[in-house]
Amino acid sequence: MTRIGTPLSPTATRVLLCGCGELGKEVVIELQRLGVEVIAVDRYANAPAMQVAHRSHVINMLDGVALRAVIEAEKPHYIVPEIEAIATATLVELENEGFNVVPTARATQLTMNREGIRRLAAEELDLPTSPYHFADTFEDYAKAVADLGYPCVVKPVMSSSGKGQSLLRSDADLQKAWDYAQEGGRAGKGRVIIEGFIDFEYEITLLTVRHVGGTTFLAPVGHRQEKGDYQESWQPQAMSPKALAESQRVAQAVTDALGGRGLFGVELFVKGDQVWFSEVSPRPHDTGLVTLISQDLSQFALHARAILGLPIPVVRQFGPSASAVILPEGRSQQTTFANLGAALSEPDTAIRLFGKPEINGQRRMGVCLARDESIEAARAKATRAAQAVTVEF
Ligand SMILES: Nc1ncnc2c1ncn2[C@@H]1O[C@H](COP(=O)(O)OP(=O)(O)OP(=O)(O)O)[C@@H](O)[C@H]1O
Ligand SMILES: NCC(=O)N[C@@H]1O[C@H](COP(=O)([O-])[O-])[C@@H](O)[C@H]1O
Ligand SMILES: [Mg+2]
Repeated sequence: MTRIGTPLSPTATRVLLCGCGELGKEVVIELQRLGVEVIAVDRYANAPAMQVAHRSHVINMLDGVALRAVIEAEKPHYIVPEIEAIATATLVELENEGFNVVPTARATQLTMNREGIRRLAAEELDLPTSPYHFADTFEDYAKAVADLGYPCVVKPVMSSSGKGQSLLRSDADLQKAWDYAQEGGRAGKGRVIIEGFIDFEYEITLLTVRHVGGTTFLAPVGHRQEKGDYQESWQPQAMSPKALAESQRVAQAVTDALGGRGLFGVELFVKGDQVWFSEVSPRPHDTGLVTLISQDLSQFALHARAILGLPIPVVRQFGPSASAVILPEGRSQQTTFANLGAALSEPDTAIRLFGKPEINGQRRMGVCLARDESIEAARAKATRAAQAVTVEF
């Protein structure tokens, strides 16, 4: 039975968030609404979720000693990872010592590295995935590409949001893609995955909540990616009944294997009735930002409820909805967003500005949200809103 105490008092229910980007910021807001005490941790100061938490710590989250020190000092009731790049071996130790890691320490460990989750899904659970190889050297990588053929995709085993990822079309791309993967991995040089290219019709994120009452699948979120990074998403994505049932089967298998409670983003490629598993986030998903306007309970509210053991009797979907990212490129520590009136001039629109303290190159700084009569109209409206925002550096 869930009890929630008074924040900043001895009865407080404390959540420590590891990673403080835009996704964590919304999770913190939902936890704050429930009277939870939130401690935010990330690698840089004034990260979005820190701005809405009770207090924060800046540490290198890949440093197990530093991570343990913060957790031992704060004694959170729940540790909630928000990004992949965390010393997950330390989370496993802490879980063994009695801490509660969301959804489980093993889930964070398996999904931190593409090899862990891919081998689990394809080799243990026997789920359909793209064909793949792993390589540590240029020679092995070239052999893998020769085996899979063109086009194929290469990614560092540890990266996200498309960092270090390339689509290879011919031998001419071989060296450049290798060099980019070696630069783009979050833990520096290292192993890559080479995947056969899936010529999908569309791709979805099947947001799946494991909660006290069982597993709930949300309406499928369709999305469009560029260079491995999300540009727009929409809900619901129209699917054949067979493709939807197969997607739910795959999502159930993967989330059951990872266990624990929380919201997961299961990434799937679809062609006709055929479905391939791509990867899974054991946490809210960037493409799921659309749920801030498309549902009564967003993916962030659902994550908070699931973590705290609160019931989720129903999720109301409000109809065709979309999100479009504000993804400027520039250099500044005082970015300004203007023309917001124009961006919000149409009915059923909303905006989130993440408040990231710095931009140095291209960075997702906000998102526009819209609802309309059809998916096409909602996508067009969200994109109009995002394009209307002018960014000054
Ligand atoms: N094997 C593949 N075949 C076809 N497209 C692919 C393949 N792998 C990746 N992609 C495309 O690249 C996108 C990003 O890939 P992936 O999700 O593996 O990267 P990521 O860095 O983990 O991104 P994120 O952190 O945003 O989920 C996919 O959503 C898909 O559009
Ligand atoms: N695809 C994963 C994803 O979208 N993660 C989200 O982006 C933040 C990092 O943003 P940054 O790179 O701008 O610091 C993360 O903290 C998380 O909120
Ligand atoms: Mg992905």
